[in-house]
Amino acid sequence: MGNVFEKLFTNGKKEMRILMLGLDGVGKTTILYKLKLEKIVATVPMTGFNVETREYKNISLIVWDVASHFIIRPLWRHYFQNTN
Ligand SMILES: Nc1nc2c(ncn2[C@@H]2O[C@H](COP(=O)(O)OP(=O)(O)OP(=O)(O)O)[C@@H](O)[C@H]2O)c(=O)[nH]1
Ligand SMILES: [Mg+2]
Repeated sequence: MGNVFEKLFTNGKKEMRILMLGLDGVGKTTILYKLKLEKIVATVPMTGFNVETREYKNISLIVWDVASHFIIRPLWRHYFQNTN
């Protein structure tokens, strides 16, 4: 994650997308809404995805939070096509 933010602040891009994938209940949705709303919100295990945008100076940070139940994991590959 450190490298992502380093890139964000040094390469001059105006839009950056972050994809969060991880095992169930590790705190992805909590991080997403802490970033967006600057507070901790109650969450429920997900089956879909959430996308939120956070503006910071001239940067638009678009964060994807994807459900992680093992039945859904085969779909992850569709989210990270063309990512780096
Ligand atoms: N103690 C502790 N609990 C946390 C932390 N982050 C999240 N939680 C709690 O862990 C539970 C799951 O958090 P979520 O953010 O829903 O986890 P998730 O990774 O989005 O889960 P899925 O949507 O099922 O993939 C919630 O009850 C959170 O309040 C943390 O840093 N510390
Ligand atoms: Mg979640």
